Amino acid sequence: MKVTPLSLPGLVLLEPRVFSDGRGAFFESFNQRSFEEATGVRAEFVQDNHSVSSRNVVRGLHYQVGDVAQGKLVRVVRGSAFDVAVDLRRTSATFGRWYGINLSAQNRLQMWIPEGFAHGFVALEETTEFLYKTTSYYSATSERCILWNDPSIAVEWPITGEPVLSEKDAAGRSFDSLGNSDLF
Ligand SMILES: Cc1cn([C@H]2C[C@H](O)[C@@H](COP(=O)(O)OP(=O)(O)O[C@H]3O[C@H](C)C(=O)[C@H](O)[C@H]3O)O2)c(=O)[nH]c1=O
Repeated sequence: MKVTPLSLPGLVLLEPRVFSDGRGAFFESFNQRSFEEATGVRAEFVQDNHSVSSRNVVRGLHYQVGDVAQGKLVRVVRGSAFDVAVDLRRTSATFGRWYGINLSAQNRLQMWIPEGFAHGFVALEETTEFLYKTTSYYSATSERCILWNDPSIAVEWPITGEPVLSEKDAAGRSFDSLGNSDLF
């Protein structure tokens, strides 16, 4: 597995080793020991999530606070998505900064997003299937949502026109409105 630390401390890009032959291809999509050796993180994943999105759907920017904050290991298994993580760690030198990368069924890239980040993506193709592992269970009461196009974060989303949003996401909070209990 190829491991690349990214510009926001803690974010890591993982590229699995792919074994191709006349039948097609095989790769280990997750290996706890390889993950820990690669990231130096002893993450215990408790939930696998799978979402399916039409082109131009934006999901996010979401995160959970408190003791159910979630680390996420994300990948795309059909289509492609521009995936975004936002640093919400108040003492971080990159607090409020975002990082984005294209994840696709074709590039097989995965991103490790530790607790302390908001996460979202835009589907770039019809029927984009997005899979991710989380280190805490879903908790609707602990979930927070920052508006996808918050002007203070200013994510440069690779989309033209208005995205398809859930009601919840359309009503996302502003970054500037977040209080200490919403941050890390
Ligand atoms: C996240 C989640 C949702 N749900 C239920 C709650 C709703 O009735 C329904 C759809 O949830 P939501 O609209 O929050 O789904 P997404 O917009 O894909 O949310 C996710 O989008 C961004 C990209 C993330 O990183 C988060 O993991 C997650 O918030 O599934 C569950 O039952 N379990 C879960 O873990």
